[in-house]
Amino acid sequence: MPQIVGMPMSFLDWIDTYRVFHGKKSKQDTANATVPSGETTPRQETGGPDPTFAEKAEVDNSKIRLLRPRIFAMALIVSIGGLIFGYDTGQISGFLAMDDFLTRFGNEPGPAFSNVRSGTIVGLLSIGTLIGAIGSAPIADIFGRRVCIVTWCLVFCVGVIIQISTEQHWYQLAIGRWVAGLGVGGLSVLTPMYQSETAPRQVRGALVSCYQLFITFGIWLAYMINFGSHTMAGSSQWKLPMGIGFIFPAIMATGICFLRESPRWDYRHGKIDAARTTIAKSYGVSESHYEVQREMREIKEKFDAENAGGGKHRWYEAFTGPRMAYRTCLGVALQALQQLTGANFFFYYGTTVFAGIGLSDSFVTSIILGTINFAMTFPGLYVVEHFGRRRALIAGALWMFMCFMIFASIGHFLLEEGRQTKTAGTVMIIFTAIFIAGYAMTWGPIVWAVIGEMFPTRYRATCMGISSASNWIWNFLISFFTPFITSAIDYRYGYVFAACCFTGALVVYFFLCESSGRSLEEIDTMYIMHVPPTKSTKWIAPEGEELVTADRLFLEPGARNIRKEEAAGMETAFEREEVPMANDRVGVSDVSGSWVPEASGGRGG
Ligand SMILES: OC[C@H]1O[C@](O)(CO)[C@@H](O)[C@@H]1O
Repeated sequence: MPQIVGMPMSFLDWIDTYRVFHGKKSKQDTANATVPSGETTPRQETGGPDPTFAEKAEVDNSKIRLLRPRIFAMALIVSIGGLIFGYDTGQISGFLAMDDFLTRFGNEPGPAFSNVRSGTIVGLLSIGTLIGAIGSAPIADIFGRRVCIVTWCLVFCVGVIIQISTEQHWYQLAIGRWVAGLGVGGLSVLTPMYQSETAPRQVRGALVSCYQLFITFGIWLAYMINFGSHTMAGSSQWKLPMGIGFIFPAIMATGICFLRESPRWDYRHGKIDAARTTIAKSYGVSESHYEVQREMREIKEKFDAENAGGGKHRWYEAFTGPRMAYRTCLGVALQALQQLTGANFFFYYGTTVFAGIGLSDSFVTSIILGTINFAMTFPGLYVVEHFGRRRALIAGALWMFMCFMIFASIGHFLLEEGRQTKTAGTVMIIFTAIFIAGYAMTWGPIVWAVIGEMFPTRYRATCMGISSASNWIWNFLISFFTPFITSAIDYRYGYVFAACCFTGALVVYFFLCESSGRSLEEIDTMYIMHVPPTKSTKWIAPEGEELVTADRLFLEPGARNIRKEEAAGMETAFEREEVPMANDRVGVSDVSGSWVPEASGGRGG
């Protein structure tokens, strides 16, 4: 990534320099020991730097402070990708209930929309996002994360311009949403990818979860703005909220120019010094700090392993690599199930659903739901770390199952049959609120978190792209078919979502390994070694070098065969081995060779 013209030093770099000159950093922070890249790195698990290494190279072992402007800037600026996504999701449900919007674009008496037209207008965004998500990973690998983020922001703006410049043509609106969707989809992969590649590992989970937090904030903001504008005269009702949509990509595209390129991308493109500097700045330490050395070594090892395996690793290895078919299918299933929980039934059609229940101002109801969604995502950031992914997802799914069963039963048996309309409506809204709280604390953020954790680095971009595409496909299917389905089976539609929530609990119980508190390498090992998901929480990982990870395996192209690195070094001959078909006994693999651990405690059983 070339330096931005006229900006040799970013604003944040400047702050760091200022802090050093003004004595705001410890002596150790600014220690200047020179350590060649890729040299032995002290292991963090041992609680500090390797003594020999420290003696030799004066490794900086100063305390890392994570609550610094750079981290906040990264959380705020990059998460705007989520805000753009949420804002677009939230605003459309309000538009569909605005008089002026209905008069101009509606095609049924009322004025109203036919199911096909409303489904197309709502759903085309998701088709765009699907294409954007799939296309973004390879493009980001070629041009870099920052350039792509700026480009997807521009694409989104073009989409908004197409929409805002029509006053009569509904298809122009739909096409504009499709183009804007390309941008949203691209950012939906780029945002978590940039964050997870650049953030210090201690705050990586929280930073990636900020993505979902900003999605919910975007939905809430759109509801508030719709509420303020829906009584305005003429097209300002919907053009104002639509126009406000320009502000976020503008901030994001400008802000990202002040951040540095992802160190992983820099390293892969030969900018090793830049990568080291970025990591040091992310951690807020000197380049000789043991964390920086450790990360540089890990990046190097993985990069060397990829190249030593005999060439480029193709996208289909996301299915043929070690335990990759299982993981990719699981990622696809989890993202599909995240949509099939039915949350977007409320976020896309909430205003319409509650108008149907007979609420005088359905915009207010939407604001309440949007507020619950946003507010409850904060405890969600706690839940994900403290209760573990599996427990939270299973409990959340059962919770949402219960809510939808009640929502559907009351809606169908009381509301549709004209009995107790007022009470029935109130109870349905309460259960919708309880449902959204459950979703916001569990499936909303946690699915993005587990998707970012369960794939080895080598395949992460591809697998995240494929999984996110599944999220968008189901997002589209639900948004497009909801009007048809509700007109055919009314509130019994809720039973379909209830069944999917229950399936979600089963899928997590039987297939997802617990990743909370584990390093990415340990998670990878659990899958490769077939640790039974039900026992994964208590599984004890083999130590250090013993840890089998897909990234350490020297895979041949196609990833069907594995070569093992000889102890002497990378350049020596490779020994050919079978793909490890580890058995179910934890810590034991049937692959011969010293790199496979013996049963280590074997608690997983
Ligand atoms: O918070 C609700 C929102 O979260 C998502 O599921 C993404 O994680 C969106 O599809 C939905 O609109």
